[in-house]
Amino acid sequence: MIRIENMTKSYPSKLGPQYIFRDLNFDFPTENNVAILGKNGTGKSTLFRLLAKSEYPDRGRIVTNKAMSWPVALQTGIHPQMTGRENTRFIGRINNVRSLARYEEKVQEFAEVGKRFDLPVKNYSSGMRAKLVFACCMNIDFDIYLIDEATSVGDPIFRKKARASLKEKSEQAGVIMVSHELDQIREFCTSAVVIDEGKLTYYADLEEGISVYTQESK
Ligand SMILES: Nc1ncnc2c1ncn2[C@@H]1O[C@H](COP(=O)(O)OP(=O)(O)OP(=O)(O)O)[C@@H](O)[C@H]1O
Repeated sequence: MIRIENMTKSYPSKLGPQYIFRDLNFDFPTENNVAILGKNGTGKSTLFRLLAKSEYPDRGRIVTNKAMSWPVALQTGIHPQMTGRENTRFIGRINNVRSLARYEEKVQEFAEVGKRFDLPVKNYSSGMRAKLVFACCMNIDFDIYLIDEATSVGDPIFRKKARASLKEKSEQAGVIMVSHELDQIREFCTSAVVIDEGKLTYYADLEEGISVYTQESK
């Protein structure tokens, strides 16, 4: 269950508060893999941050009994002065990973950073950093993975591996995905939530949601 109750979220701007959601009530579907669709700037990434509790609403709340990943595309939580290993251990600890040594091993292998795992992350390329974050997330068992354009991470070989890993996860866990790439949405999702002018609408049929979204985008 993910229930959004009376949620208002705004950002300050020179023109005054910019409201992304106002008194929003919505039962977010969790029974299948859901795409979040909407035009640029409608609040998809904001909704992700709210779901992951990396940001809070101005008013109202999100009630859930699901363990949700952080939004995977975001490299928040990665500390540039710390090594890949130290970052991994830190992420593992705050997410209550039981065997940290095994977790470190799996992340090092998956992220393909080799010996650089013991170098500060500031020495990594942006692709390497993104791979590390993806690897950290995929090696933790969450109920729901929040995927924000994340399978576009890294080079084509890594991308293939990332997609395969996410596909495997999505067979036991839920995926909530934001992507403008409809092929990717179709590969992972079976339903959609369309955001338009602060309103969320659920479409149990993904193609119906895509059709509404593509009409709105015209
Ligand atoms: N930290 C912030 N401070 C101020 N305004 C913000 C902040 N984050 C987002 N916004 C504004 O909130 C609105 C929604 O942004 P958000 O990134 O959630 O949209 P989006 O639907 O994910 O867009 P896109 O498809 O372009 O990625 C935009 O108008 C954006 O400028």
